[in-house]
Amino acid sequence: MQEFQKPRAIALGYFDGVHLGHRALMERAVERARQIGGVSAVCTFDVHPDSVVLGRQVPLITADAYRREEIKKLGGVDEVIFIHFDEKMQHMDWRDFIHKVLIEQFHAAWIISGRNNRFGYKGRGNAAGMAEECEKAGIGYDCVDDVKMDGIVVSSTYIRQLISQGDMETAARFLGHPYTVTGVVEHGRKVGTSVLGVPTVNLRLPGEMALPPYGVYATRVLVGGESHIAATNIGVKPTFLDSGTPTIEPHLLDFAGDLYGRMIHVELHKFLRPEKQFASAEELRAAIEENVRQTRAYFAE
Ligand SMILES: Cc1cc2nc3c(=O)[nH]c(=O)nc-3n(C[C@H](O)[C@H](O)[C@H](O)COP(=O)(O)O)c2cc1C
Ligand SMILES: Nc1ncnc2c1ncn2[C@@H]1O[C@H](COP(=O)(O)OP(=O)(O)OP(=O)(O)O)[C@@H](O)[C@H]1O
Repeated sequence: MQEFQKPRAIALGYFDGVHLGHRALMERAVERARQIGGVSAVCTFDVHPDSVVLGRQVPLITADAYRREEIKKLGGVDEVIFIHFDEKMQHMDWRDFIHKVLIEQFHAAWIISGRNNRFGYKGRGNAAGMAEECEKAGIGYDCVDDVKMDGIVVSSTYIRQLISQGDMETAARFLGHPYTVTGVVEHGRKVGTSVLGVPTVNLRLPGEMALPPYGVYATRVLVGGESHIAATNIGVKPTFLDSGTPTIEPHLLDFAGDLYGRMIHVELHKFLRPEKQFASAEELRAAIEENVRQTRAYFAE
């Protein structure tokens, strides 16, 4: 049988950030796929439905460019199916979504969703409706119980709030992994090395991302299988003329080398202080030295 025609165990939802609740669904999809001798998959949308339905941009925990990679890596599923979410999809009846899209088009033999999952026109499809339709169609369905942390249901919305407050430690507990910015290293203005004596790598922040407050963070930078601790600034660098667009700029400790053009992952572990306009380069340099000490102390614990 060709791979595409194999039966699929499909987990349903948007999966922004790939948090602990999402992982419970995907683990179930992997287990069901093994039982039915099929393929495990996540079925999601290319744009967040709220941005079309409510007409407002949802700040994302995972940047668009890395969603497939992150869902596969953290969820362990074989495939990630992206369906285009437009007005036509918005108006699709929930039963049509199950039968025409999931079953006919993607050969769903088992569907997995959470208790709070809503789908189809006006979100009329829910877990109870899904169970009924799947039974009629002779396919399996699992409604996964809410995964909670500290008595709170884990959700992308709640984690976005934690990120916007700079509470990276709690965000990491709810996510099951640190909040991470991924990107390709670009050229900065070279002030870091020439004026400050503090070499940094510059990454642009994807416009769609849910950003933590501007400031300095204790971070870990992953590059080509290696991991380096780093003191990282997020912001517009007001001391040397506000750059207008925010960047993320790690200063890797105990590393000398050229990372231009390389893809790196910056894990934000702890907020250290807000970004500030300093009166001189010397004052900024002293503050950075203190942040370097704090970063070493944080990871030494
Ligand atoms: C740990 C750290 C903390 C920083 N804190 C600030 C800050 O509070 N205010 C600021 O204007 N720039 C801050 N910066 C950014 C520096 O100003 C920046 O590295 C310098 O402008 C070089 O930018 P360039 O790479 O574009 O040349 C910080 C950089 C690092 C690595
Ligand atoms: N804490 C959780 N426990 C179990 N299942 C969950 C949990 N959170 C979400 N799910 C399920 O995971 C799938 C994907 O979730 P989705 O990303 O759509 O929701 P979410 O994380 O609650 O995000 P939002 O906060 O935007 O509603 C859905 O089927 C949803 O019901």
